[in-house]
Amino acid sequence: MNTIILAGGKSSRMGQNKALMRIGGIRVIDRIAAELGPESDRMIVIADDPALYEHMDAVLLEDAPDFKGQGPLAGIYTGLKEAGDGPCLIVACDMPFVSARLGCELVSILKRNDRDAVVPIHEDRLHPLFAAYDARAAETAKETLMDGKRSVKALLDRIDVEYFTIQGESDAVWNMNTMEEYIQAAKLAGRGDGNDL
Ligand SMILES: Nc1nc2c(ncn2[C@@H]2O[C@H](COP(=O)(O)OP(=O)(O)OP(=O)(O)O)[C@@H](O)[C@H]2O)c(=O)[nH]1
Repeated sequence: MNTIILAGGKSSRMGQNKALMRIGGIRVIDRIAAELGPESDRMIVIADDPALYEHMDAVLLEDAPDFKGQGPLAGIYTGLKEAGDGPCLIVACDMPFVSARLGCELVSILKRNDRDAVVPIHEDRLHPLFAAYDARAAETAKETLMDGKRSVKALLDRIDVEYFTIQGESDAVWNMNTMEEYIQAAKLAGRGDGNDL
């Protein structure tokens, strides 16, 4: 599978680039790459400033020029287009505890049932930024953006999606947007006092 990490956006609630914040001493984006890399044929990072990620074993791209900075859907479109065909795992760069096992499960359902996307649901919330997409959804993502719709939900409304409920407790789709959530993540990672700050 292709793993596509979304690392654009403003991080305005956090006030700094979430991808580069350290949890358990390791930058979040590097944690994600370490977890998902072994399962990935190719890793693609879509960022505003790709130079920040040159240390990674990944294809580094900016959002497609027509949709630059238009939110996660712009990154999804750019990543799926680069992937060309086949299954892709989309992952936001602010998810410190992603699970390769869950990612592989989503991709295997995608392949088995020939869906355009398989999106997890956890505690009644959709998580389309840790989800499997077939690269063929790129065209619909582009049309959605061209129609002026920027929400990922608008894409999901137009493609064949299977929803997968995550049972029980899980940190795999947990993401951090604020400093409070970052402190919580540092604690969850076992540092006790959030002393990565
Ligand atoms: N490639 C790309 N990724 C994006 C863009 N906007 C957000 N993302 C990514 O999408 C994920 C979710 O982003 P959000 O938390 O909704 O937005 P954000 O801009 O990072 O943060 P806020 O400014 O606090 O809303 C993160 O992985 C972001 O890096 C964008 O325009 N392009």
